[in-house]
Amino acid sequence: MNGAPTEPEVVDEVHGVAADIGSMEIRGAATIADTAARALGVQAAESEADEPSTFRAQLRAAARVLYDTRPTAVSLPNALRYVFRDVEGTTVEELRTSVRASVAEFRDRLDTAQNDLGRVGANRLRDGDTVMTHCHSTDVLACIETAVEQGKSLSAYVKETRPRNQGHITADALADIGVDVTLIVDSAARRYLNDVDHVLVGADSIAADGSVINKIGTSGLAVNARDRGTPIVCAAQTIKLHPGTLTGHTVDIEMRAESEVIDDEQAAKIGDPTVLNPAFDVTPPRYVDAIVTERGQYPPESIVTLMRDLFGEGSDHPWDA
Ligand SMILES: O=C(COP(=O)(O)O)[C@H](O)[C@H](O)COP(=O)(O)O
Repeated sequence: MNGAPTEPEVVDEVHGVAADIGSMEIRGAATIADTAARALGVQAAESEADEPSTFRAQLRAAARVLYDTRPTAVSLPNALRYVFRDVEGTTVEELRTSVRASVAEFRDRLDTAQNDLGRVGANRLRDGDTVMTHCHSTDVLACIETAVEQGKSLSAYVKETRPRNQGHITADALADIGVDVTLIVDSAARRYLNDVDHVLVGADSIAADGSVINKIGTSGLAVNARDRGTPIVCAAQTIKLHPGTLTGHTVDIEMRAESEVIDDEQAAKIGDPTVLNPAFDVTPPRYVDAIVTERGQYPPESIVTLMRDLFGEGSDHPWDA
């Protein structure tokens, strides 16, 4: 009698990376993309497949494990798709080599893109400016770091970004490069917007209409910034462009555990209320002044042209094949 079909073998490193992305040990859209691509490379390097078809099935299974971790950051499927695009070969060794090359090229491009984006973003910042940040975005930090390297002196209001306080990571990184940091609670943002020259946020995904999907609280900050007349800029490499939105798909907003908001004991004390913990929100394009990418800065409404150029209608999942 035939047993159940065996699942393609996925190496421990891939499961470990997937668990770390799920628990947010590894977080932030660019870092997730970089780590997921690296994990695919480890899958290829450590695969014990002796048939090309087995190797490919394992690679697809590894990609599925990684893809299923967090739904909102499109950099993750975009990274997986990039690696799959160039996998070629008729032997296991050829396939292994092509995955290695593809992963290396992807990671290299990611680095270069962030540096290029940093230079574009830095051009917007002048000596003596004050910025306000939300969450922790390596793309935003690249802009500020480049401006500091150019000799500009900057100050920052850093929102703590409840519930997980990623603003603390930003505060630490900015203090390290000599930015004068003031940490504020999220609800104090509006009070200080008059003292701010630029609001800088990152993105997990950018939709075809120019909407920015980023850490929860971004949209409220953007509406307040517009009301106060403070420019709001989104720093996002093109890997954050969501090709699925070209064909009408929407971006899933990840809902995270109640325990990130309140522990069981505190919840019991206040009658165990329903707790909702969306990780991201959507900022409509009319509240965003510019999207800064490695290819220059774009008004949000024109980002669709860049998206079509770079991705066509390509939002397939080759790992499902
Ligand atoms: O919203 C977040 C992080 O959310 P989380 O902490 O839930 O992952 C960041 O602004 C974007 O991911 C961009 O980051 P980067 O610019 O580094 O790609």
